[in-house]
Amino acid sequence: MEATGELAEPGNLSGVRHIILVLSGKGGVGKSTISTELALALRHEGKKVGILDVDLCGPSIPRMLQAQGRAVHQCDSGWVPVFVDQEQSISLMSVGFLLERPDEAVVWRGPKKSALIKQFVSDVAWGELDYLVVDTPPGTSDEHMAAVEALRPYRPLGALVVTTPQAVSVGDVRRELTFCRKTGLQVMGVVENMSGFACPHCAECTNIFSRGGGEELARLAGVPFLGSVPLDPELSRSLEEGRDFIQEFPKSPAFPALASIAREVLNATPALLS
Ligand SMILES: Nc1ncnc2c1ncn2[C@@H]1O[C@H](COP(=O)(O)OP(=O)(O)OP(=O)(O)O)[C@@H](O)[C@H]1O
Ligand code: SF4
Repeated sequence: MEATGELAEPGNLSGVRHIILVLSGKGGVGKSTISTELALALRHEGKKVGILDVDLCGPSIPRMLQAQGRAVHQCDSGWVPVFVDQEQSISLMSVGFLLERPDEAVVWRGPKKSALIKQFVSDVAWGELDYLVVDTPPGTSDEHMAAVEALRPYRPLGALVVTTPQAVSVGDVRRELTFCRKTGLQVMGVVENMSGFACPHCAECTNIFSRGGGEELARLAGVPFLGSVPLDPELSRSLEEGRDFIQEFPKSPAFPALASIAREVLNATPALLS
């Protein structure tokens, strides 16, 4: 799949200014966490944000934003996404809203997954958004291809690549960067997650795994390094409980890194994705 320069009529994406895919080569490194906290931090900066969860086999964002069990409705222009806050500044679309039970497994073949992702792009009434953050499954699967093929005709696409510090994850991310290059995604930067354990008692950070893999990878790939987010029990708890970490835990060890990543994204988007 090669990138073409022509942009299509935006349709339901006409009010969406920037689109950023959150990718990683490996599972469980914190893509959904970074997607969720990026959305919350951008909202904190006064932006309207949509989240499109294309992790069809493991949709965790509804739980992280305490939106489990909510329903999507139809309107004249398509599905109305779920608003996760009263101000309607974060909207979310996920396969999780279409399942009868939250723990129901999605056992679908590639074509059916691709069809749903295309529908998520063309049939969701996103409205006016500063950012659409797209949370993806690990690796470079059918879902990635479908999301990129469906979104790319409308807007230049940015990518945030998430890794943990260990070399094995870094190797997988290198493949992810190649995917970005081949599909015309503009890599906005690499985020190193689970980068040491931040003790909630003394704020000492212990490097459980090796450290610096993400930064080294970014340097070798010639892309920006956006920061290291430590393992933070308060972040993990707030994700479990569907709380707004950015609003409620500004003194937590992971807060400065997450806020700084959002600022980097805000600074980089006008030049990259306009
Ligand atoms: N910096 C962090 N501090 C504490 N807990 C974290 C951190 N990052 C992620 N977690 C926790 O690690 C688990 C995995 O994170 P997450 O679901 O975001 O990973 P993922 O890459 O999206 O996973 P998947 O491959 O299943 O899509 C979650 O329970 C999350 O709460
Ligand atoms: S990092 Fe400090 S406070 Fe935390 S468990 Fe270790 S010694 Fe105790």
